Amino acid sequence: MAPIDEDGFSLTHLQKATSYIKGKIPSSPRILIICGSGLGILADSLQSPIVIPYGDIPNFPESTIKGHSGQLVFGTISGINVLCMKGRFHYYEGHSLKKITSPVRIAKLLGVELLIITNAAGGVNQKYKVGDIMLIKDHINFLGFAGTHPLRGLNDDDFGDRFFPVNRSYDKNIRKIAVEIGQSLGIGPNLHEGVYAMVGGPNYESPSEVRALRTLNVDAVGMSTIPEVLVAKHCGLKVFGFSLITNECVADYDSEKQPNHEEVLAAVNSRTQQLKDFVIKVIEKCNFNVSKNENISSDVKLSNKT
Ligand SMILES: O=P(O)(O)O[C@H]1O[C@H](CO)[C@@H](O)[C@H]1O
Ligand code: HPA
Repeated sequence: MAPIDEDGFSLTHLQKATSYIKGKIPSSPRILIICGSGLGILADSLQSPIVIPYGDIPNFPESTIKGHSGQLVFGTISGINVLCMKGRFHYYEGHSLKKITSPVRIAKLLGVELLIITNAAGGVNQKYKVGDIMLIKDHINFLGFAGTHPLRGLNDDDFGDRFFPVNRSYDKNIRKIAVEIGQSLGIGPNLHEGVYAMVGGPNYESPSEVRALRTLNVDAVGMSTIPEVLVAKHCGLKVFGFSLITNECVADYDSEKQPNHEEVLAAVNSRTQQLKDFVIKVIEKCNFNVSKNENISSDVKLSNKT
């Protein structure tokens, strides 16, 4: 029995987009970077960029949120082939979780081995300040508690097993490298390792929700990221993720502060160069064997499947 393909998540459905992208790039990407709100500036670090508008890619979703430009950019960082999503998709936009995470499966089909996922997030941990970076060490998937999951439905064995672990989802070795790089860039005091929680949005959290998150040892909260990570783990990608803390979550019932997207984007803009330097150096230190930048093959198959 074929998996339900209502949202274009099966190998057959993704082949159109994968083949289209293969026709536009010279060789296989090794890393996929998913850029959070305002973080599309990370794509500016790519050498010899090839820009593919999302609207040109068959069956690819479109970005509808300010700070998400809707372009797939292929290029290199230190000779390593990188694919960068300038713009991601969110459940609150109305996309299904399968649609939101389909680019991760397409990246797998293109030969990607590592997902670097980023987001703008609210600081729940009171020690965190606006502009800090939080390396994600684990997550709480509130949507998943209610069974809202990109892999709900028949499992597609072409990509991964029905049941799979998500402990140690966020690569410890890369986090160690990132901590060292943060220190070398002088951002050590503003670099943390913590727990990211995803809520559905599009509203920001109530004071009571922030207080509840604190009781669960959540350090930062956002409205994205975890669905993509789950699909990446399911199909065997390594994952490294970080949040830029763009606002302090409001836990005071009488506070005049009102979180808003403009302050989120402004906080990202204030860290542009530092974030680009950070990501470039993490990739440089990941020791990808550049000689393994394979030429793109025309067929669409999974490397771990004969
Ligand atoms: O998670 P990213 O895409 O960075 O975006 C974050 O910023 C927006 C809220 O300002 C929400 O979409 C939240 O998820
Ligand atoms: N809450 C949820 N998502 C967010 C926040 C927040 O405070 N800031 C940026 N994205």
